Amino acid sequence: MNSSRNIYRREIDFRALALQSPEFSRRLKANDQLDFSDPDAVRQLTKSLLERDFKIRVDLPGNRLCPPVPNRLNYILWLQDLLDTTSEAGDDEYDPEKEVLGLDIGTGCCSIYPLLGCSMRSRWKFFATDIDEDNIVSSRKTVSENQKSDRITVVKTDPDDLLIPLDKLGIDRLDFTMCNPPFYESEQELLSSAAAKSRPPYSACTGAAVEMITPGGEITFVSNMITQSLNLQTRVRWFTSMLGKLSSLSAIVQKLLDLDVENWAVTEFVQGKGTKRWAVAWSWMDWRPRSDLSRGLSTLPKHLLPFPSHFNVELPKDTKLEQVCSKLESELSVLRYLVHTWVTKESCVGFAREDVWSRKARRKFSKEQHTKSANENDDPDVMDLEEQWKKAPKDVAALGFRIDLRLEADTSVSMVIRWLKGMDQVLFESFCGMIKRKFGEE
Ligand SMILES: C[S@@+](CC[C@H](N)C(=O)[O-])C[C@H]1O[C@@H](n2cnc3c(N)ncnc32)[C@H](O)[C@@H]1O
Repeated sequence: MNSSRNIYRREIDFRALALQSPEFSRRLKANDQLDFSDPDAVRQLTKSLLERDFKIRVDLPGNRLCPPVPNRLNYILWLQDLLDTTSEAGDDEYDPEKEVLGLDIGTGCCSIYPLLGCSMRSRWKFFATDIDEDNIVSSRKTVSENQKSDRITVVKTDPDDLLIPLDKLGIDRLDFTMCNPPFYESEQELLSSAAAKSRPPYSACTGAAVEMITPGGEITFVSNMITQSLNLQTRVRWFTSMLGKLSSLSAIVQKLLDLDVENWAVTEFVQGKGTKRWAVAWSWMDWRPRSDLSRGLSTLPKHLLPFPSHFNVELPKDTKLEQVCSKLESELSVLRYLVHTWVTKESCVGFAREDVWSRKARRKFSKEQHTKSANENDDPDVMDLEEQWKKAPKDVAALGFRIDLRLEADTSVSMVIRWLKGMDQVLFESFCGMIKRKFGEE
């Protein structure tokens, strides 16, 4: 995935940047190309893009990793979308009032992720950790010089500390964690990877060993996060990490599956001419991201991709929009333990306590109804169970959904069922099957 919102999704116009940034123009070659093997030129590109496009001023030390802005932006945009499409509002929209707290694990020399996150979203705050003293010093300085010390707290951690040290940070919960871990398990692996990319090692990669190498490589690093997430559970909405190798992504998703994680997302970030990175997210909560975000990678074997969170219902050709809306209203309103609200004229959000639509469920309810009628005089409170549930249906609903109807240009009507909440894909499929039977093409 290269987010359509990424301002760098097309090639960066170096000539235009040079006109806006004299420091960059000094690094640009006469043919308007940049020498990517020159670390000073690469650093200046990052500095000039951050300043021009985000008003972020950074000083990048010569002996630390220089973050490429397009890739870092892709990760932040994916996170934004992940959070926006798993909010309890169920509308898949950005809420500018919503406060969001994130943790950037291994923030690097200039806290690029927290600075980008805060510059784009005014209610985001971050904790940022690193074990490298030099990175801590330069990150704190950069955060302070960008007047973000009230929103970004840079914390030095030790290699033996938890990667997600909520208690040490003195916080109860987080909306997300993010990380660009050291990829390699040894210097040997780093060198052979550079050789395989047929460019001289360290040509424009100025990363220090602590930034590039970690015992066991990125798989061990992210596996440790997964293990820690087991203890934290819903104290963190989304655990995420970038990965440098596609094979690591498969291994990490397999580990999640082994632990019965039901809600996860994978994607790829395409950076410049073909350089790719991958990212994984998992959650112990049951708010489901939009399919394009959770399945942003078609090359992964199917069993490693999460179940799609949308379902298209093919409607007969002559269907009228008003008719579908009113039929949907009457079909949904007769279902017990299911609440729904029309958020627009053509879009309704609903929550069901369990399977309340199948024949079996309806039989169960009618049996209950008989017992209740017989007992009504003995225990009037029995009548109120459903009313009580309706007061906070989102908390315990096994299924949350949104149904979007749309009049297309050719006057046909489209219907998409979006899976908003729930761990049980069979339940979602069963709900879609019921709607399809009632509305779909014969
Ligand atoms: C690949 S660099 C990423 C830097 C920055 N986030 C970026 O994307 O440009 C990995 C970072 O993780 C830090 N790091 C390594 N082990 C760590 C650990 N156990 N806990 C926290 N940070 C760690 C390194 O010092 C380094 O800054």
